[in-house]
Amino acid sequence: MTENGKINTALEVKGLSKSFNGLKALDAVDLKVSSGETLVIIGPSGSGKTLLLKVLLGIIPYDMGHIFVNGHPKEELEDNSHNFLDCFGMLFQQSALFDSMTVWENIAFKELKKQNANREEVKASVIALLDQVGLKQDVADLFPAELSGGMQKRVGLARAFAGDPEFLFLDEPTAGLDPIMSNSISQLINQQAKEHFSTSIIISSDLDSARSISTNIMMLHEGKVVWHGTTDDLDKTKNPYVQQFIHKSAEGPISVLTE
Ligand SMILES: Nc1ncnc2c1ncn2[C@@H]1O[C@H](COP(=O)(O)OP(=O)(O)OP(=O)(O)O)[C@@H](O)[C@H]1O
Repeated sequence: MTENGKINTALEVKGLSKSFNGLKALDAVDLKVSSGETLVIIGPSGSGKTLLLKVLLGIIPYDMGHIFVNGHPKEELEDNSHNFLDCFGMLFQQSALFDSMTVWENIAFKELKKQNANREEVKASVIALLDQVGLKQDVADLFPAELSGGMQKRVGLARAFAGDPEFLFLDEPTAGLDPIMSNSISQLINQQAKEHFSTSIIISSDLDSARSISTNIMMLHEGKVVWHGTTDDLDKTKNPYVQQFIHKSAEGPISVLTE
């Protein structure tokens, strides 16, 4: 928020494109997320949702377009900052925890990479985070393989929340969870975004979860933004892509791939 009360655009993307072997996986994507706001991205499998996050993070280079962070070209900020990735907290699909590290080492991964990190102090801060995501202290010394899928998701979230990053990118945070667990994770995400004013992009194929996380929704199909609106609009729109997606129908512009 600016001094005159206006909401700043924290993240803006213009005409972002990326091809693999001549096929456009991202096609002139435009989006804007204001400071402290959350954008939920929905879309069928292979529509470019994860790729978009990876390109925004700089894990995969893009071919064309512009990414602005707080009004500045992202590349400019990277030149001036030691590690731009420190501004981001990320939850990858399937939580992507490191098998050989304990829960607390996974969560503190970024902190422990710093020179002169005090392991005892870092561990104490992780214990507080575990509590925040609804996990008991004694989980800290377990390994990921010893946890249920829901617990792994919470550990992944704690890792994304660690250090209260300015930007949060979460890829399918509720996928594969039962409805109660899914609801609880959605609430945690809301709480984090509100308390720490994180600007968030969240990928979700689970529409119930998408609705409970944000009112701001965007749909991708074959790398293009085919719809953008609020949760209220989602129920009213006649957009054929949205209609097919919410009604889980085989009929419509989204082709159901068969081998
Ligand atoms: N590193 C890569 N090399 C080649 N092709 C890629 C790469 N990353 C993504 N793609 C292609 O880009 C397209 C979009 O993939 P992406 O993983 O973003 O889909 P998605 O919408 O996240 O799907 P899902 O919901 O199934 O995870 C796919 O056709 C995929 O094969």
